[in-house]
Amino acid sequence: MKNVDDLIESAAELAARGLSKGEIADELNVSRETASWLVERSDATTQPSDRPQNGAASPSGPQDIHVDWSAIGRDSKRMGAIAEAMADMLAKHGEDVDLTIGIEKAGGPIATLVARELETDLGTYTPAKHQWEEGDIDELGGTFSRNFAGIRDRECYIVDDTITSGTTMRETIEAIRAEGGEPLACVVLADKQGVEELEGVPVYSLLQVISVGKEE
Ligand SMILES: O=P(O)(O)OC[C@H]1O[C@H](OP(=O)(O)OP(=O)(O)O)[C@H](O)[C@@H]1O
Repeated sequence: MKNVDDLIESAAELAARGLSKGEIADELNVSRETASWLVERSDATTQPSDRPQNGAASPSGPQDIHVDWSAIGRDSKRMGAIAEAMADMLAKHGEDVDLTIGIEKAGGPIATLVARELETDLGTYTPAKHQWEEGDIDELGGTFSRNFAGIRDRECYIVDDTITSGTTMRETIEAIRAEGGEPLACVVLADKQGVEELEGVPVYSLLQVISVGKEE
């Protein structure tokens, strides 16, 4: 996936398959605001001349970045190298931790490799948004898989691929605390918020997205 035209086309295809805007946002790894904009744009661009000409979002579009890390994700050796770098950031944090929690879905495979590097137990958290039927997201919470390690009042690290709004990471921190655990640090491949901490927990990222454009 190379530019905004590809994203608009993908959003149109997903919408045609009946996916909600929330599901399209999840599929394309963009915010819900961006997913809405992409779908609206695909409806509006029946005339080719309406399309952005250079692959850049028009000024009226949302300020968002699509992070395509599939060149890493499709190769276990590259994933291992990236996980080693992420584990190194956590190790430099300097805490002695024996539990790593991955956020499903994309955070799971990364956390597996990070946990292996750090020689910790591995747990996974599935956020509330993956439990939902449209409309009842507020009623359903996230879950920790029983197939992996439990929190058992332990300190832990959290691993995911991206932070977009920070909602998923915040939810995971709160869910771990509700189970009696305490997250000591989070690590992601790409942090689109450029935050230093969330809910009092330090956030580390290999890539931090910093907007340098003019304020609208
Ligand atoms: O900061 P936020 O706005 O909450 O967004 C970040 C989350 O969105 C993505 O999950 P997504 O459900 O899109 O994909 P995944 O299930 O493949 O991980 C990503 O993996 C993060 O978990």
